[in-house]
Amino acid sequence: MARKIGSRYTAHQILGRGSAGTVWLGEGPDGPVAVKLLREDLASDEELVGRFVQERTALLGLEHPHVVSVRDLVVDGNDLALVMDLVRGTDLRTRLERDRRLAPEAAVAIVADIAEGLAAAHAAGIVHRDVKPENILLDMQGPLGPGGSHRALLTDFGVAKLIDTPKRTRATKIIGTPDYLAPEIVEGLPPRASVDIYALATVLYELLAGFTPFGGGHPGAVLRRHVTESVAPLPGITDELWQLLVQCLAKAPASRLRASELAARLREQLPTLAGMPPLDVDEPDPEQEEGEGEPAETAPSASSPSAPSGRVRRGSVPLVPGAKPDSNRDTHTSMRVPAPDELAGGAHGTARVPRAAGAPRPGSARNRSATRRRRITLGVAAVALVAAAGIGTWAATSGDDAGATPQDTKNSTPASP
Ligand SMILES: Nc1ncnc2c1ncn2[C@@H]1O[C@H](COP(=O)(O)OP(=O)(O)OP(=O)(O)O)[C@@H](O)[C@H]1O
Repeated sequence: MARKIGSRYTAHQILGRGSAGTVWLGEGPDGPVAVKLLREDLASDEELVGRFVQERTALLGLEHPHVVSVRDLVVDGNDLALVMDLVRGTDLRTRLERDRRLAPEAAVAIVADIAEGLAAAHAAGIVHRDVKPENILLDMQGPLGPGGSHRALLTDFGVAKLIDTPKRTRATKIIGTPDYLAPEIVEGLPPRASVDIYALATVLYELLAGFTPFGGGHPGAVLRRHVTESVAPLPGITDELWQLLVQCLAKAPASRLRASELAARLREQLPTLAGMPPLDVDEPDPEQEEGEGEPAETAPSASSPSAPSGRVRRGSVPLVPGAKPDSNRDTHTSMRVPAPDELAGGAHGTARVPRAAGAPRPGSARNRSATRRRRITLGVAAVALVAAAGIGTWAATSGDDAGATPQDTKNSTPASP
């Protein structure tokens, strides 16, 4: 069913849904486009509409082969829409769901593309703030790159910033997707270009391993791991690639590479990765996730859509507090910034450690009695830690923030030099 959007565009069919709205395949004066129609409650928010118009220049100005360009912004009655270049292909999350993990050469080529897109954005003073596989599109109509990879483009620039209005969030709240959040954001610092590097390195790890380095379990546990845990080694990865990952996942933002340098270093490594099969690592033991923090089911009602298998997926709540997600994908969270003592307490040793393929699971007969012993110790320790860290107070917020101290943490923070 076709619908008009403004006077210049017609939306024909739904391409997909995210937490902020629905993306349509549309037609404009210059040909096919993708139209992201923001949700009605966002479109009726006067302050957000004001920012939408204010951001026009920055959003429309970014042109790069690895960035999905925003062509137009439409404010028309109840409609608030971003008109974007149409990418004929799929998003990286869908690809990961199909293949679980990618061969290192293809993974590195995709991430190098996105690093180049980020370099252009950062040079223009724009921080993306929500780099994750859902926001990386693969152009399946263009020529193939290294390892048979498709050209990758970063999308959703500016959306996190539009949503992150003083009324909806405040300095003590975090907007983002837990698995990809840099530690400095968890600690309440303003987002700079280096948060995108951290998120992109997390994506690279996920493409190689099939899971993120600090994800799993309750969102509060994920946030604490970002701050306190070091990344667990990936068996089978080259030393050079591992060094790059470690550097870009550094807790100190200043230690991370800049986007242009990351892109160049990744491209340098492509020849040595040619022909290498996907890594043969097993996912960390799910018992480990279940046993820590609070189960994701206990998060507020708007959170944690269930995976088809019935297993609760990575903790996530909608981008907009108080709203139900439009889709069942992992999206964003809005959480209170934890206090330093909460961050210090209890996260050590909860990082999910990948096992080399074939290594015994912690629950195998060989390990069972040791595990049982450890579990008793951990059980006692966990009770103490939960009490000390006040994990219960970490619950994701879903309430109205009206009356909060207005403080704008923009996502177009000038990129740090
Ligand atoms: N420019 C585009 N061209 C083609 N398809 C697109 C384009 N932008 C988005 N899509 C598709 O639309 C779907 C929804 O995208 P959207 O950005 O709304 O959600 P998301 O990024 O998955 O989630 P969220 O917005 O909650 O982070 C995605 O599956 C994506 O594949």
